[in-house]
Amino acid sequence: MNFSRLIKNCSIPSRWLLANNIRYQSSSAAQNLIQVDINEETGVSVVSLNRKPVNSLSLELFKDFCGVMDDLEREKVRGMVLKSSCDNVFSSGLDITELYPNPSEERFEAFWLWFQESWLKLYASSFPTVAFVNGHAPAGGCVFAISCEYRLMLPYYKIGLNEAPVGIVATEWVMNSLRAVLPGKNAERLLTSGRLLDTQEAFDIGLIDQIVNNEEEAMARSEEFFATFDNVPKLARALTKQVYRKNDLNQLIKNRSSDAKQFLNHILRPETQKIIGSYFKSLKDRKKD
Ligand SMILES: CCCCCC/C=C\CC(=O)SCCNC(=O)CCNC(=O)[C@H](O)C(C)(C)COP(=O)(O)OP(=O)(O)OC[C@H]1O[C@@H](n2cnc3c(N)ncnc32)[C@H](O)[C@@H]1OP(=O)(O)O
Repeated sequence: MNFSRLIKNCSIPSRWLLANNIRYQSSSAAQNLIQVDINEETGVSVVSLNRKPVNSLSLELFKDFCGVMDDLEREKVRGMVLKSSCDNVFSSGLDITELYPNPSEERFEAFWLWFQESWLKLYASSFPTVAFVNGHAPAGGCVFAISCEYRLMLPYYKIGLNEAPVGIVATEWVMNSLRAVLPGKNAERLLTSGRLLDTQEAFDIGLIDQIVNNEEEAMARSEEFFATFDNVPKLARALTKQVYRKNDLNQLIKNRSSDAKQFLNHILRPETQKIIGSYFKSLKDRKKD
């Protein structure tokens, strides 16, 4: 597999302001995996993940997400609220069927590079980002949430990075995003235990910023967050964010191919396949009980 060619097809950001050089062509127009609603009055865009039933993150969803992020950069939106349009689930994380059973190298590498690209675009976006965690957010769902600048969450859901119990080792850029939100020892404990926290626990340790009771409240709190930047020149704000996040971004940008190769090797190990396989089976069996 030619990694450099694949990476070229994704964009490689050459500056801190990511070049918007992925030409956005919805890979899944018929499915409408991402819904975007821009409020002309406030300039705020609400982006809803819409891959039923649980927003598991597939290659097609990542591609569409990158296209949407490019559009929002071009539109120069005032802010983005990321939420889910699935009942009770913000996102169930990576689509396990992309990881198991034994994915083809070609598909997996494309999947991983578009996951990286989605993270780069979200983590380095020039506009302010809020995650409205309106449902469970395990694993990759939590990665999306912690890559935003501010997190609001509805009560009684779960959030966290449960990769370790699923037999997956979270990659360094995921760990760095968590470390940027939580003080070191809490981040390490959350990662090594893979424990999912309920909304109140997540608030208590600072993983989320506010608990909200409904969407209306979430939109009002988001507006307050965006308003804190109203008197700050947009470019200065964007560059400050991107320089502040530079080390985390650079760590991935310099290692995209090796990160993908490493994860592929890990995923294809028979032991890893076995653990993911029994985890996936237990997810399916839960329903039968
Ligand atoms: C080295 C690099 C690693 C870097 C970091 C990697 C980052 C992330 C890794 C991951 O994201 S791995 C994925 C981990 N995800 C999970 O552990 C979540 C699993 N899902 C759940 O716990 C629950 O589904 C839920 C999210 C709490 C929702 O529960 P609910 O009861 O509402 O729905 P279910 O009945 O469980 O699910 C409906 C349907 O969807 C299937 N499904 C659920 N999650 C996934 C998934 N992630 N991928 C694929 N399919 C999923 C589930 O099996 C059900 O299917 P059916 O039984 O209806 O066929």
